[in-house]
Order: sequence, then structure tokens, then C-alpha cells
Amino acid sequence: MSGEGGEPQAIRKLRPGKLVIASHNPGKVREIAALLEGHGLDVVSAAELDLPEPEETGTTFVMNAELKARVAADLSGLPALADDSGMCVEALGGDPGIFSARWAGERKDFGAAMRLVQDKVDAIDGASRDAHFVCALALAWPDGHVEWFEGRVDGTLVWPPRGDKGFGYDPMFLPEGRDQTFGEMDQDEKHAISHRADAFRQLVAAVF
Ligand SMILES: O=P(O)(O)OP(=O)(O)OP(=O)(O)OC[C@H]1O[C@@H](n2cnc3c(O)ncnc32)[C@H](O)[C@@H]1O
Ligand SMILES: [Mg+2]
Repeated sequence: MSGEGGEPQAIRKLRPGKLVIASHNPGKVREIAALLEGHGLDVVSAAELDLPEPEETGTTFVMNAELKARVAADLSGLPALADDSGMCVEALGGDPGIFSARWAGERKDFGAAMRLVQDKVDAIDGASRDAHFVCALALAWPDGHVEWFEGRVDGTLVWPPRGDKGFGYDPMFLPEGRDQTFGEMDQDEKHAISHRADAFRQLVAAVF
């Protein structure tokens, strides 16, 4: 991104202190807290602060991450970090993508969401089972400054789902070159290769 006059905008450093994790997904909050360990931050989740869950009206992962981070920073008066992520299936033109949470419905039934993905891919003759996860991070300050980062991991879909260690679509996603799904991996193994860890590596390099 460029500032006025064409000069690159300086990346803002994140100082030790309170940081809001602007997510209402406990699986994500757990992973984000682990990925931020050791940087002197005192993390507090949006749920702990009773912050509202904003409607995700953006058309990209980055737009939705920014929207969530801005709401949390504005309401808390603290820097806030949001994650918008999802699983993109090649044969489905990138769906569920930014709609990954919504495919699970009000009841957040990811068993049903995974079955829906499987049924849709299965209905296409000779369909590729390639998929990838994307994670967009937005770090917003109360004065309106925002930094963005995006990570990705490629893999294939397996059926039936395997493992109960992760969250969301993890049990049906087999990362490239591995024989365990994200659902079968311990958190540290997932963090060695995941879309979220990829985005955090970029964030850590930039803002600390
Ligand atoms: O918006 P917040 O409050 O952060 O929580 P959310 O669950 O609604 O999160 P998203 O809007 O970003 O939706 C992303 C969905 O994609 C799925 N997803 C994202 N990252 C994942 C991961 O690492 N493993 C499995 N599923 C993941 C998961 O089902 C999420 O609910
Ligand atoms: Mg959401």
C-alpha cells in the first residue's frame, strides 16, 4: 500500500500491551493466542470483552478481516487483530471460501458443512479434490491505522473426515505432502504449515 505522494506507508510496530483478538471462534482464538506467545502481549478475546460479532459484508477475506478488526478496535479503544479465513475448493470455483462459516449454518454444524462440500464435489464427474485454506489477518488501531497479511496452505480433500483435534473443516483437509489431516495433527504440527501460521510469520516479521 502507498501513502500520499507515492511514498510507501511505514509499517506500524505493535508495542507490548493489551491486544484484542477480534474473533468469536474459540478454535481460532486458541490458535491465535499460541501463535502470538512470546511477544509480550496481553491478549483478550472479543467474547471476553462482550464485543458484538459484526456482519461480514465484505467480498474478500481481507475486507472481512479489516471490518472485524476495526469494529473491535473502535469499541475497545485497543489495537485489535482479526482473522478471516476459509477453505477454497478448486472444483467448486473457490467455495465455500469467505462463506466457510456460513455453510455450517446457525448451529455451526461442521459435520454437515463438510458433507455438503463432499456431496457437491462428488456430484461433479472427474472433479479435482484440490483445495486450499486462506487466512487473512487485519491488525487495526483505534486511530484507524490497519495492517494486513495473508497466508495460504494447499492440500486435498479426504472422505470420510479424520481426527478431532482441530476445528471447522480440519478433519477433511489433507495438507500437501502429509498423511495426517489437520484434524489428526497436534496444534504444533498444524502450525508448522498452516495458512494461519503462514500469515502470522508475515505479521511477526513486520510488526514486532
Ligand atoms: O469471524 P470469527 O468470529 O473470527 O469466527 P468465524 O468462525 O466466523 O470465522 P470466519 O468468519 O473467518 O469463517 C472461517 C471459517 O472457515 C473455517 N476455517 C478457518 N480456518 C480454519 C482452520 O484452520 N481449520 C479448519 N477450518 C477453518 C472455519 O470453519 C471458520 O468458521
Ligand atoms: Mg465469521
